[in-house]
Amino acid sequence: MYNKIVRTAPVVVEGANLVEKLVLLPRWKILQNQLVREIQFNDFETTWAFLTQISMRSHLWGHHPTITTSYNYVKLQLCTHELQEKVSDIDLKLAKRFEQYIEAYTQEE
Ligand SMILES: C[C@H](O)[C@H](O)[C@H]1CNC2=NC(N)=NC(=O)C2=N1
Repeated sequence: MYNKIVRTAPVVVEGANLVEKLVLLPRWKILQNQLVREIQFNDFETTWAFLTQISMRSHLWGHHPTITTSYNYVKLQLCTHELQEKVSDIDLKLAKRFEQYIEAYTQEE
């Protein structure tokens, strides 16, 4: 499953379109043109189970978040290099998938 890199041309999502899409991703913020999400997990093991899962998914889809982590804290940043670091449909697709994983690994409501 994790050996097929799929790349499609990204499309910029900005302005009102982006605001509309973020309704479905209420825990993601836009900071300096990037989609940003911060998460606290219960412990180090859960944090790294999550990080392993998102790294495989990211690589499968050929799109990788910038990850900052410390013990049980993770910050994810997503943007698209070939679109001058703006947010694209691929960033949003990845954020949606990450959100499913976060739900599985945390008790966030
Ligand atoms: C060459 C390579 O496919 C590109 O640099 C890919 C890889 N991963 C990426 N990840 C993210 N977040 N944005 C990109 O634009 C991006 N581009």
